[in-house]
Amino acid sequence: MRVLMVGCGNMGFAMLKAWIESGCLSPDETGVVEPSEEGRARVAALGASTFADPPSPDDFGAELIVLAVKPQVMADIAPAYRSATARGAAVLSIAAGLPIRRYEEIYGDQTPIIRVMPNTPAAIGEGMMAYIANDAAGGALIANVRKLLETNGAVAELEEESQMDAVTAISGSGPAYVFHFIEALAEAGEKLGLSADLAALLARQTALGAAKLAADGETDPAELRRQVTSPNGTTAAGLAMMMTDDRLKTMMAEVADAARRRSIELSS
Ligand SMILES: NC(=O)c1ccc[n+]([C@@H]2O[C@H](COP(=O)([O-])OP(=O)(O)OC[C@H]3O[C@@H](n4cnc5c(N)ncnc54)[C@H](O)[C@@H]3O)[C@@H](O)[C@H]2O)c1
Ligand code: PRO
Repeated sequence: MRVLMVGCGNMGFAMLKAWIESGCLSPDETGVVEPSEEGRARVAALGASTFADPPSPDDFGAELIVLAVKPQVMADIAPAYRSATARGAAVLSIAAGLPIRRYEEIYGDQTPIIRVMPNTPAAIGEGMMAYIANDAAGGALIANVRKLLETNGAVAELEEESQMDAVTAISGSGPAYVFHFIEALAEAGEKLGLSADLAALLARQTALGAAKLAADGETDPAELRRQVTSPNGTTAAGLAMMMTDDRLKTMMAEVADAARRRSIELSS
């Protein structure tokens, strides 16, 4: 499948890197439109073709256009690829907020369109990729796109597009919450007198180890938490600060709701 990615910043590059490095996508069949010279240089290092401006369909012949620009500029940028979709190219969008109907307004509802919400651990094959397709997207296209997404991590098909705002709030934005937790844990270590380097190492490794223990889903996170918590011990003392009156749960619900509301705002 000849893939043309439009915009290759933080998220687009994270996905593309795994597609190419896994061998799922050949650099020969990959093109990237990216105005930033630095952005083009790192794509060129993967062996893919780069363009500062949209190539004509004759020049590239894309079968899949991957829209990976910011949602706020999508309406200005996406129409330049109408000639490619008119020749049969499908569209995969990773933009937050924008519903499939927005792309159908640009390309027509006969154009196969898939909307995916990725996250940045996609770069190392540990992403969460949740997608939904329009009626025009056939089984063969979806199977090919899933093969690409599987190189980025776990893949889930949504039942309805309305789930996408909540998915964005949880897994799309979620890595940032976890990174901030790691920052906060490290800063707490420094406040307790540890060096910055040691505190950062403890925080990073603890997050990694805990995530790996929780990853297979076989043991409930609540049970994993109980295994750390001796009655009347240190963890119980610490957790009381998080759990009394559901302090952390209340905050996480507010965090997720703010992100979901912003996703809804971006769609209008
Ligand atoms: N960063 C994330 O964690 C994340 C997660 C899920 C979804 N997304 C979605 O991914 C999309 C990209 O986000 P990002 O974080 O990678 O942003 P980014 O700013 O890092 O990347 C956007 C890229 O688009 C390029 N660009 C600007 N104008 C262009 C044009 N006319 N043609 C082609 N490229 C152009 C920019 O140079 C930039 O490299 C957004 O729609 C966002 O909602 C991001
Ligand atoms: N990053 C994008 C944003 O912050 C979408 C999810 C993660 O809007």
